[in-house]
Amino acid sequence: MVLCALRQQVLRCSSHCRTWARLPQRQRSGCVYSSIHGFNQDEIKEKLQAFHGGSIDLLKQDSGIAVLTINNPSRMNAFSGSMMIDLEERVSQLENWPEGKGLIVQGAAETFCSGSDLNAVRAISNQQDGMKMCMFMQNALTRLLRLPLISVALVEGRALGGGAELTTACDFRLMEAGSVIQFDHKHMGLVPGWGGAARLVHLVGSQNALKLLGGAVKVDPELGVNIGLVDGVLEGHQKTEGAAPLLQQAENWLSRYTKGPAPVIQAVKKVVLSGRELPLSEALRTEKDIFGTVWGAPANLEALASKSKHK
Ligand SMILES: CC[C@@H](C(=O)O)C(=O)SCCNC(=O)CCNC(=O)[C@H](O)C(C)(C)COP(=O)(O)OP(=O)(O)OC[C@H]1O[C@@H](n2cnc3c(N)ncnc32)[C@H](O)[C@@H]1OP(=O)(O)O
Repeated sequence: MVLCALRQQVLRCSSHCRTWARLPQRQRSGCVYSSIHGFNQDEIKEKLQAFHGGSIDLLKQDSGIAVLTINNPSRMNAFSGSMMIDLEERVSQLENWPEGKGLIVQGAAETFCSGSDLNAVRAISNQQDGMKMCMFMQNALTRLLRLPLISVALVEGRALGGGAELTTACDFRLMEAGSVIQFDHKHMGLVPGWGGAARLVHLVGSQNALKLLGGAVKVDPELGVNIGLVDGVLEGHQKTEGAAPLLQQAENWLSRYTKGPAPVIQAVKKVVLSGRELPLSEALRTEKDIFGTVWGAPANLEALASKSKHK
């Protein structure tokens, strides 16, 4: 049943979007937790709403690349409760963006994100609320990773705790020279709970994941690239004369993968997503279905017509 739901989630494409959007949120979202797991999203949202401050800002650009900014500079972009809710809403907006191709996730004011707002964490440090927050954030970050957009975390400054977990909910990670990713949960007497450990194991293997979590290792760009966590290193624009602004560098980096019509780029992400998440037979069937959405579609017909050499 779970696989079937995921297959449906992967299959979503612009032509299905309107029908899909009419379905209740939890049915259409590809969430990990729903009412059958005893999870009541509205209940935890009400609690989280009490811890306000900061925002998650979304800018959808004509290029088809959106920028999602974690914005709470006075707390090093830590996630307040209302920002967790914001995040879920922004993800919903991105799920319903037929023209979308790529996404850059960045922090405001030259740092990425220092995890949960410790003031909110203190207030919901009881077992029940902690579990609900954990399920809420796993749902939101799983949906972020499953967006039909090619996503990049742009790490400037520090990505700590939940901030490090957030980087793993993107397809790629770019680090500015001098920046750090640190799964420092151990120092808080915790382990990742936003899905960051599971995703980290997929990205770097269990040996490296154990070292990073067990040692709360400060991952610099060089180490990140060596273990396969990081896909590119950007020049620090303040330290390197003539370097382009970081966001510009990230957009340039991403644009090589987002060049082309949105339905094709979204299909690329979907076939990779199904290969990444589904068992082989299921992934093959899903790939066939996704292939069916691009075969004979306008971009395909246009390419066939323009490639006169092959006539
Ligand atoms: C479930 C929780 C888990 C998860 O989500 O998976 C977590 O995320 S746990 C949180 C993990 N994060 C941390 O442990 C980071 C805690 N913060 C720090 O260690 C330091 O603040 C810093 C991020 C290393 C920065 O140090 P420094 O450069 O010395 O600046 P300050 O310490 O003065 O910070 C500036 C300002 O920001 C506030 N701040 C920073 N992080 C948080 C945070 N996570 N929550 C709330 N507030 C945060 C810090 O308190 C300072 O504010 P003022 O004291 O008002 O100046």
